[in-house]
Amino acid sequence: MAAYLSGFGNHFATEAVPGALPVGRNSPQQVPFGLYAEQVSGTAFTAPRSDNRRTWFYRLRPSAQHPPFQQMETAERWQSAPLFTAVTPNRLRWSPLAIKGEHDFLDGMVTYAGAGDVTTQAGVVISLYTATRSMDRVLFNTDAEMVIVPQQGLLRLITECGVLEVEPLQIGVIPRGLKFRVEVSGPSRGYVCENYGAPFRLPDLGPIGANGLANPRDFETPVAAFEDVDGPHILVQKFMGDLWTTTLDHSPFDVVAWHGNHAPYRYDLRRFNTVNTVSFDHPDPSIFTVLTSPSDTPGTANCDFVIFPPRWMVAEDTFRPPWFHRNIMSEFMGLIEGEYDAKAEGFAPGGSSLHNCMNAHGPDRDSYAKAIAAELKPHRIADTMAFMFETRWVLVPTTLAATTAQMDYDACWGGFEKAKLPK
Ligand SMILES: O=C(O)Cc1cc(O)ccc1O
Ligand SMILES: [Fe+2]
Repeated sequence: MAAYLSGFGNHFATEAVPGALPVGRNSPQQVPFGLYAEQVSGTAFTAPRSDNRRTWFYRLRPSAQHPPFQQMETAERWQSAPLFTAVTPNRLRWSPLAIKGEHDFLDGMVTYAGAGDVTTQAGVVISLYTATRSMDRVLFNTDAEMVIVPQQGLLRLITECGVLEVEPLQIGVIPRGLKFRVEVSGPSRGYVCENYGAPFRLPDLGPIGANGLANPRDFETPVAAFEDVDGPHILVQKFMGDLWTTTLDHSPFDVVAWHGNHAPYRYDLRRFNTVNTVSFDHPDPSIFTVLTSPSDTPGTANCDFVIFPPRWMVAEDTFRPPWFHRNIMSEFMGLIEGEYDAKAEGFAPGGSSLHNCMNAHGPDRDSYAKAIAAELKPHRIADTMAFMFETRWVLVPTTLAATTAQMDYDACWGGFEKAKLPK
């Protein structure tokens, strides 16, 4: 059983062996038990204190003790930004990915869309994964923080900081550069956002006040846990979009104690404290922001992670589902379970959609017809969890995504009756 420390972005301190964590200093002349002290900086040394992220590891061997990395064959399915495929203004939607053949999480990554540039640390890449077996190798991503959103199957994320179990309706976040291995317990599937920009943080709450949306204490970070295992271990690094590999003679999960705030965490989306109108109108979906990765422009995110959780709909004299809209921000959506209130059909759990910058979308014809005819009594939207990665950058679909999109998605917005003006 994994054990956790609670709180978002806390300065945690944890040791798997009593006395392993140095007290009162980071790098004493002699670390307890001959452990090696190593700092991992997730932000620049000089980042403002409120943004600064770093962790001190105390490990059996220094990470620096490794042979050179060799470039692996290019990952054709797991891609990086910039993508040099054709960008399209057209709305795209995908049916769920079939979980086919024996493969691990790394081989099961399939990129759908990306934006920005891995070399300049701005942008996002959105992939889906499937996996049928646990990884017997270890991965770290130099390029990105990774938000993992399981849709089917419990994941056990073995990380340098400890063990994180993440099931559908929870998310797991692996900070940039931290080593991890994904274990599965059956056929598994989900979504991954690689965030090249500033680490995800909780959004400001403004007039909402000190509580609400995702509350800090519901974020969970693993306690220190380590493997003392000698023998060959394959380490894979994603670096500037390419995969590189080397073989260690020991497990890299050898951190006996650590302290800091550059650490993995999980969050249970069912704990989201949903805030919405109790009068009229459908507020902007920013009220559903779980996490945000700000860009250098205030209020204009490199990426927001937004959910559409179960909730009561009570708005009076209001078209309750998402309205028709055109948005400068680009929207990539997924569905973990249930139905999404803007799409009566065609958007299945495990499926995805992309509505790019300024391109019109909103309720499909059937959802629209139902919503304008509905009796507006309090109604609970239940057993559903859709989500959106919303970004200021235009998302470029990969060739694979462009060629596997549903045919004729546009038809769901066809045939709206023309409004009738008075004669
Ligand atoms: O396009 C979507 O379905 C996502 C969305 C939901 C909503 O309630 C308002 C705006 C929006 O982009
Ligand atoms: Fe939208």
